[in-house]
Amino acid sequence: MRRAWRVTDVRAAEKTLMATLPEGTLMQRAAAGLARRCALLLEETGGVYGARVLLLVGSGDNGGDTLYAGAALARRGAQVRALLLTPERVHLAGLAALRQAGGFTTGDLPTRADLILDGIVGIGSRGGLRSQAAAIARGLGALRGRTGERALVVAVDVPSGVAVDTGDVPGEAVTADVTVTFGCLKPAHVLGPAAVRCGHVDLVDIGLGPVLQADPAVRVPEAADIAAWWPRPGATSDKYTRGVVGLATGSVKYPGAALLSAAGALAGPTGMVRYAGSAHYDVVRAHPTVVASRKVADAGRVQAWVCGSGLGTGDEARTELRSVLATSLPVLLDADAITLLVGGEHAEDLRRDAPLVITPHDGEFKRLAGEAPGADRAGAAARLAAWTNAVVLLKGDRTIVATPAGEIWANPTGSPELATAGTGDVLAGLLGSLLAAGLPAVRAAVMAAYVHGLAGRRAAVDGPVTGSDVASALRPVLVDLLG
Ligand SMILES: NC(=O)C1=CN([C@@H]2O[C@H](COP(=O)(O)OP(=O)(O)OC[C@H]3O[C@@H](n4cnc5c(N)ncnc54)[C@H](OP(=O)(O)O)[C@@H]3O)[C@@H](O)[C@H]2O)[C@@H](O)CC1
Ligand SMILES: Nc1ncnc2c1ncn2[C@@H]1O[C@H](COP(=O)(O)OP(=O)(O)O)[C@@H](O)[C@H]1O
Repeated sequence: MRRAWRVTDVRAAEKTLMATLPEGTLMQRAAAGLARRCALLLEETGGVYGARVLLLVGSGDNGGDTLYAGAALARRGAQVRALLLTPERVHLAGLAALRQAGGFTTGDLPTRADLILDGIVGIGSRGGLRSQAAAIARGLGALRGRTGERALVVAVDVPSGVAVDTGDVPGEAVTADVTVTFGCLKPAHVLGPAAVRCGHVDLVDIGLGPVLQADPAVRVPEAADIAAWWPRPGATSDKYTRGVVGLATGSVKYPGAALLSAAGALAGPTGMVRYAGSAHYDVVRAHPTVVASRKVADAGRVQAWVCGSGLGTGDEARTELRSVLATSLPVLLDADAITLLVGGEHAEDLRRDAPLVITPHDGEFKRLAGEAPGADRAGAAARLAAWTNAVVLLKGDRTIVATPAGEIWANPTGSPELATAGTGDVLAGLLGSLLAAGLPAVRAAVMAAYVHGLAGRRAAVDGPVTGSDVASALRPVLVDLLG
């Protein structure tokens, strides 16, 4: 698992650490790590000696890191130029070091560079980039290096222009090939559109770890976590002990949602999938191992319910929603079931002790919460989780999972190709299977999003993706993941 911390917590840790070290030590550590990473990148494209390096230098310590790293590269023979955004407010010691090493300053954006270091602004940024910085960020794509390729962009700590704590990109921002960050990850490295701007994220250890006291703001699962958490059958397992997932999904109007949620559930770890709904003939024809009935009340024993995908929003759907919420089992509500919650008619039904997971996309989120997730998607998901006392899985690129207690996970897998009808139904089925297998709701949500995202990527290799392709890709993905 990787973890990311908010700016205030990073600053507090920095302060604690600085109290024990000679002044400037952390900046020297950061700059040395940054210069090493940059040298490695340059070695891949013709070496450090003679390489053209452009430093974009803002007025804070982010600019200071950049100047010191530029000095180190200049000492190794790179031609280093620093574009100072505010020459009257520059890190003076950093600038002196650069000059002493043979680097220069420049007033304009040049046309050629092999490597650009973006030190305009780091974790001290406020709001969107100001106009001069924004114009520079816009112009970077035009710079060419010695191979004729676009200049490589290394963001120092974070790409300038991103909102560090939320992952929002409120305006113009730098798009980096590599982001070299210091001490720990920040939310922008793993959340929202900012994460996409970071490119490959490289963490330089500056000794912050032991003094980072606060809880991380965001957690990111890794393949090893999913593999370790995934339930596997043992010698004494049977289909019931592995868990039975119930699906109250689909309808005569939307039989596809039933089929896709069943396909997702069948790839999960449970020993049996039961279906309850009006698409029961279609489900059994497509998936003969599913045990089907017409109503939730007739379904037989299950250990968790998935309700809503393609269910419709009429009276019959309401009855089925009430039936699943009346159980003492974990319940996942998706799509139409989320819409049915709007207006508060089911407020009493939601007062339950058993785990509840809701999986809105942005439209469903807005319907339920009364406003769109907005710039702080993780915060919005956490607020909805607290309000509904449910684990909220907010879909999208970098799907977020939030708990009522405010724990946030960001999913690192996925593909824009997943933005197609039916993929959410597959996710609901898979997540339901994990719930029925006995996993805690937050873990089930994190695992399902991760595997579903990998399946989306895998399916996209063969061209445009359908929900069925994602379902079919779940098994090969699990084979790779679980060994
Ligand atoms: N924490 C750590 O452990 C360590 C931190 N280290 C490094 O320090 C960095 C943080 O440095 P920092 O605090 O000096 O802030 P920083 O990011 O340079 O920005 C402040 C300057 O930017 C300006 N500015 C603000 N918003 C802007 C905008 N939208 N558009 C344009 N400009 C904007 C703002 O101007 P002002 O508002 O004052 O006019 C101010 O002058 C951190 O990211 C890391 O690189 C490492 O050296 C070692 C360990
Ligand atoms: N731009 C995107 N990039 C990556 N994944 C996305 C993007 N847009 C949507 N997704 C993913 O695609 C799935 C769509 O789910 P949903 O909107 O419920 O579809 P449906 O209801 O048609 O099944 C979700 O898992 C979501 O995270």
